[in-house]
Amino acid sequence: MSNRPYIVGNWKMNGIRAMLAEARAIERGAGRYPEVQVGLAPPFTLVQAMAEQVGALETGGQDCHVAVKGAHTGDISAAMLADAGAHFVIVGHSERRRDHGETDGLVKAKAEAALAAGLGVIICVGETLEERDAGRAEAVVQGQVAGSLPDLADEGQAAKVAVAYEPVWAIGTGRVAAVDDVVAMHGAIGKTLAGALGEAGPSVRILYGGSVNADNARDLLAAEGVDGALVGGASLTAESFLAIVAAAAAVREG
Ligand SMILES: O=C[C@H](O)COP(=O)(O)O
Repeated sequence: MSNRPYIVGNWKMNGIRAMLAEARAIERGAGRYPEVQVGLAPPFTLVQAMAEQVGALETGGQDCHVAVKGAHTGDISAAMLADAGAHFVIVGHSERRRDHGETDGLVKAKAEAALAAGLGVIICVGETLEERDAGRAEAVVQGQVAGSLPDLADEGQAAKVAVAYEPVWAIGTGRVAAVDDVVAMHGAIGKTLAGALGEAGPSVRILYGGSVNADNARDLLAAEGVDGALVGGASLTAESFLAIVAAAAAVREG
């Protein structure tokens, strides 16, 4: 596992070309923290421009189709993302599982398509509030990880995979998960990864996502088993996102 913290902004369905100025500001600011790996996932319409204009950051897609090409109106393949200059793609975000009925099996196929295209992949998992209240959070998330994890062509591919634990009830709500719960869940995810991948398991990074902001980032990123963060709302401005990048750097420096 790389000990370089991995901070990724997911712009979701936000951002027109004018927002590239914000991305450039993030790039400039992130240059002060080379010890932090920083990525931004804009809407598809901005992927190529961001990859071309903001080359010091990693650019990512927010989804991909399982096929390389074909009759799938409105979809984008992992190969197309790679061709546009992307470095990684997010798959299985809870908003896609919710809005598009994506299953673990589909997410797994998308993750495999991403790796086949040479992209890194961030696989999102997370329980609903009902599942947590029912005491099923760990079982649900471990099942999602086991079902969504790609079959690896070789063990080295594990370093291109990250799992983002994003409790659904913490996304965009301002209600962040308790650090103890994050530690417990990341530990459970780590066990599932070890069971599925053996010695390659620890090479898969585990990120936390859900209402991460400048105020809570340091505590979350310092927590055991947290290798980085997947940030939604707070990634939309350079000021709020760079504060999280700075927190990651401060944690790494100890
Ligand atoms: O992909 C990002 C997550 O859904 C977190 O979003 P949020 O930081 O707005 O809660």
